[in-house]
Amino acid sequence: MEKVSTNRSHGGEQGVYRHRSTETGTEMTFSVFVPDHAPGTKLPVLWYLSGLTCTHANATEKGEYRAACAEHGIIFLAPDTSPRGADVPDAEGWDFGQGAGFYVDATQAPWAANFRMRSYIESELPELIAAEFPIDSERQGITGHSMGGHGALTISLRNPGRFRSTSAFAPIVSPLACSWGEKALGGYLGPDRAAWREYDACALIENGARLPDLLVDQGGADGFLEEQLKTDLLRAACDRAGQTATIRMQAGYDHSYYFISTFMAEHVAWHAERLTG
Ligand SMILES: N[C@@H](CCC(=O)N[C@@H](CSC=O)C(=O)NCC(=O)O)C(=O)O
Repeated sequence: MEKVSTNRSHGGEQGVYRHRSTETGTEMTFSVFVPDHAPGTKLPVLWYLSGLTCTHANATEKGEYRAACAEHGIIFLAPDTSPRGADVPDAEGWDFGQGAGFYVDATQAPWAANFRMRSYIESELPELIAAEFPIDSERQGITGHSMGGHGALTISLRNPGRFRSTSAFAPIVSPLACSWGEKALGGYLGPDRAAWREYDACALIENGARLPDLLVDQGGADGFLEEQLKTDLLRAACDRAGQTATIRMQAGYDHSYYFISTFMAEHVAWHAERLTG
């Protein structure tokens, strides 16, 4: 693992790191904020999965999580959203290909060789960060935005007991039911929609997966709400399944990091209640 940069911030160290991924076959970059802590102490970690078009940098520069993470003693990890590079397949448009990995393991050519973001996030990166940072792997939380909210929900639902806390900002709640999801899952996984269900939070809940509880914030003025995000589908799936969830519609907020950063400290505090008790 190579250190790209470190900066002192909010009583901790904000770092950016690069490593060679065996899953994606590419260099991958991620950021980690480590609050000051006593020598030998291990801290809980909050994973933040980003949305379409993002790298690690969007949340790192605009997420405004550091003060809250320093206050609560939580490490904040922001991975990239896909493999990248001249040798990696890409597509026209910003909602598929590089920057749009959708947290799946692709099965279709030409994507299958590199687009293994599910295994990267579920297996490879956890091992790397546990070896390199003072992380207590028994105390992990996960959150994310939009495509990354979809990633946070589905990864947590598929890995019961792994994350003590799960939240999301404006998540895509059902890729089966929106054009972003149909394009991405169709492209990465092929036309058999049954194979998509393990990447659909509503379908996973319908099939019996559960979380201890869940916090979701959604902007009421988000231009993607009606066509892509469809928060009501998650509310209905949780109601039908008896899944405890706090799903808040925040009037006037859009899809941007102005929205995310407004509620970031509340999400960090919510995770801290479940990770540091
Ligand atoms: N590039 C598009 C806008 C794309 C966009 O809004 N991306 C969101 C995530 S959308 C779902 O996953 C995002 O987080 N963008 C990065 C940011 O820093 O805001 C366009 O130009 O319209």
